[in-house]
Amino acid sequence: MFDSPDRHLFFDHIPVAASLSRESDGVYVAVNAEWSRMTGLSQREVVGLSSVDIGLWPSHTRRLQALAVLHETGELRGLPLSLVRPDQTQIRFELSMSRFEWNDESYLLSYLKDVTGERTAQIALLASEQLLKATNERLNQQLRLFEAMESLASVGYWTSGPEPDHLVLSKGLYQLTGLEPGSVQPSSDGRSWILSEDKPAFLAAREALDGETLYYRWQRPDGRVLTLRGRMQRLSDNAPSEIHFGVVQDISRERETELALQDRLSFIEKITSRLPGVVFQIRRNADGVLEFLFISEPASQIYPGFTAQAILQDAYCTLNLHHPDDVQAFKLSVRQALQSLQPWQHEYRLLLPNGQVRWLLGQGVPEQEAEGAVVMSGFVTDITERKLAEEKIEQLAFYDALTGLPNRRLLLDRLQLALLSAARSESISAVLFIDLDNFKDLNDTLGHDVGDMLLRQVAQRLQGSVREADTVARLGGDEFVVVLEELGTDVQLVTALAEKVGHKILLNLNHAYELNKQELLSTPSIGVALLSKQVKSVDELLKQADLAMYESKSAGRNTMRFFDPTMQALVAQRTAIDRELRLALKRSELVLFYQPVVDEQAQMVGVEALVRWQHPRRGLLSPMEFIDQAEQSGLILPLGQWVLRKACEQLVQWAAQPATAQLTMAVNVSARQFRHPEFVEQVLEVMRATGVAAHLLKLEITESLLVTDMLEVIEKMQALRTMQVTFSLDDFGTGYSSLSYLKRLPLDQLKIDQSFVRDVLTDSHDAAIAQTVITLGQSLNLSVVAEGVETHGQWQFLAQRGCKLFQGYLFGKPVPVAQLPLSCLSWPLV
Ligand SMILES: Nc1nc2c(ncn2[C@@H]2O[C@@H]3COP(=O)(O)O[C@H]4[C@@H](O)[C@H](n5cnc6c(=O)[nH]c(N)nc65)O[C@@H]4COP(=O)(O)O[C@H]3[C@H]2O)c(=O)[nH]1
Repeated sequence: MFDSPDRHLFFDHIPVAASLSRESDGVYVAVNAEWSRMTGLSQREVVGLSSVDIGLWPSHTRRLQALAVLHETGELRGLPLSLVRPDQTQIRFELSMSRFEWNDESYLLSYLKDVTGERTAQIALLASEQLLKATNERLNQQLRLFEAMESLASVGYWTSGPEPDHLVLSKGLYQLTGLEPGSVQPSSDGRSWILSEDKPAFLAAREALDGETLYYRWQRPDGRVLTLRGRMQRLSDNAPSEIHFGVVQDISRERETELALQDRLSFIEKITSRLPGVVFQIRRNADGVLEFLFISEPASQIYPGFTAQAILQDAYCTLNLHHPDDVQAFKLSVRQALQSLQPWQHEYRLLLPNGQVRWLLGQGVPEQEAEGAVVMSGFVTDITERKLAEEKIEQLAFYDALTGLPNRRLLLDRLQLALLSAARSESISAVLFIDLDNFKDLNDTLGHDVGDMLLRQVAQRLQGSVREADTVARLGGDEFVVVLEELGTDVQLVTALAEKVGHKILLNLNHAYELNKQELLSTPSIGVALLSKQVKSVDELLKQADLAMYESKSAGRNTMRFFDPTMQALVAQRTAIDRELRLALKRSELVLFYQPVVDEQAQMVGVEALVRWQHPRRGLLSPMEFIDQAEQSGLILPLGQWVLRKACEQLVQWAAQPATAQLTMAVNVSARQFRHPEFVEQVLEVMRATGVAAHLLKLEITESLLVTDMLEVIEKMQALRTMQVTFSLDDFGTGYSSLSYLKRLPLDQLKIDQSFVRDVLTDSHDAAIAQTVITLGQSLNLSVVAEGVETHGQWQFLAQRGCKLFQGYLFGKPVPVAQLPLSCLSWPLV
């Protein structure tokens, strides 16, 4: 087809990019120079390749579609395509194509028009249009977002400049100020809405434009007053084109909340400052450090010397005030509450610099906070007064007011605990029951004040005699109990230890007491019982100690006895005596014996009536075996009455015989009997009933009677004395004999106690006492009887010293009336 060189030349030189290819497969037959320049592919490179091979078509299909159009319309024009050249640049072109047949072969003649520049410009324009649109949309979106944010955050802004008449307010600013959108012009004065008080500050800030925060109030057209927070500054330093910019935020609600909070806080502060204590809020941070978030004033009412401010600065500063013994427990309680999130309640003490101790009660409720912190809110109150009252109540309830020692109640509690502990272990404790000898007499004679003084001193001495851990208690009256706890497990060892302490107590209580500037002696009787698991109850234990104490009394007082089971037998015996004595009175088992009383010539001048008990099983019992018991049980009253009647009847019988008509009869009257309100009446009644000659009746009273209510005693004695009954003072010298009362008593006779007579020849003391009694009797004009005279020596000694009457085995033992030497009354008995 290009055989002709002219044609070829023509094809090659036309200024249009042309190519010739087979329609069937698209293989190039020829391309011209312009085509090669445009595509970058030479004739040589493309010959044998198809238009699809060189990338002119995106695909075969696309080429076939184009050919279909060509067939249909007969031509194809301006089909936009692109091609990547070997130098990787892309060209865009428009393809026009025509078709022709030659030698039974169909060929395509194609022209390429380079539209790369045009297309690129078009695309760029399109892209920039799209970008602009997108940017616009984004801006609009952001504006909408910004406006929404403005509205949500109640903020707005304004700008002014650079043109003098330029002023823009944001939609948000219009909204929050309540002004009509767009209504504010540079000429309009928006500041007129600012409250006049706040205007100067606003104007100053507007002038300064320094970006500082400014607060002012704004009255909206609807009348609502807003609190605004604003900041204004320059956007550019370039003066001619200066733009001013301001942001405004409506903080009315914030301010209202703040004011409400402030109101509430000041309310809380007002309330808490009047509370009797401090309210606090403390936080333990995750690192374990404590800090006060709040503490009410005046903090010094709880922590003297500290202000709330000081405590807020250093949460630990008040710890120095805590009592050293309580610090650890305090810290532990706080730590535990914060860890367990359980309510805190703790009582602790402060030790103030002046030595004063204050009790505080702390209470709080801990709550977990974020990030491991715990906040505890609570209050601390001063409970010193309550504590003192509690202590006082406890003191009153459990301590003896006089001595300050534990009282019976506390003692019983402690013994109960000791008993429980003994039941669980082998350990043995000792209980010492201490009773003061003759305390009652001393109390009655010297007065209760002195008695109280003695009890206080005894309490002190008892405490000084034992270890601090031991209990010294006052049971009441003159009874004390010492508990020596857990002395050991070996009975013998424990007994030895208790004995040692008992002796120490005896020794300490035996020293003279200085009472009201007088020196006085008092002695104790001590009973000891052991507290071991064998003991069943506190009651039993105290009974045992009490019994042992009575044994000490019976053994002559001022001594100590340990409880042993035989004592219980004795008690049983005493109870039996009581019961039997009652019967004995009814069954007339009592008999009277009489012991002669003689003069200097040993001639019988009278007798002393001494009671005996003809016991059906035990034989004749001495009064020593039942008089004490009768005294205690009160049976002494009917017994004494019986003795008196019998003795009077005897006197009446003797009165009928001239030989015996002058005999006197001494009758023992016990203290309890004498004190009986009816005593005088009872004696008179017996006298009336028997018709006895009263002057022959001599009532023997003991010294112990005289220490109580002297006036009553004197009255009774005088009443009987007017009836000519006489009185003898028995056992003179053994008790609290005092010359002053001796002078006041209507006595007739003194009896020298047999304890002085016994050793009168060997003991100079006893001799001196006997002598003194005789002399005293002489000077007071009283007869003196020496009792218990057993030897001639005693008789002579006493007679030589002026004693005129005697009684004792030397002259005759107590015997039944039938055995009295009445037939030879005028003869000396020895
Ligand atoms: N060792 C010794 N003892 C002598 C001698 N002479 C007399 N006695 C005893 O000494 C006691 C003297 O009686 P008391 O001091 O009134 O002491 C009496 C008296 O306090 C009391 N008592 C006896 N009968 C009665 C009574 O009817 N009523 C009251 N309330 N007490 C009585 O019992 C106490 C003891 O009476 P008794 O056993 O009869 O003991 C009597 C008598 O037997 C002596 O030479 N040597």
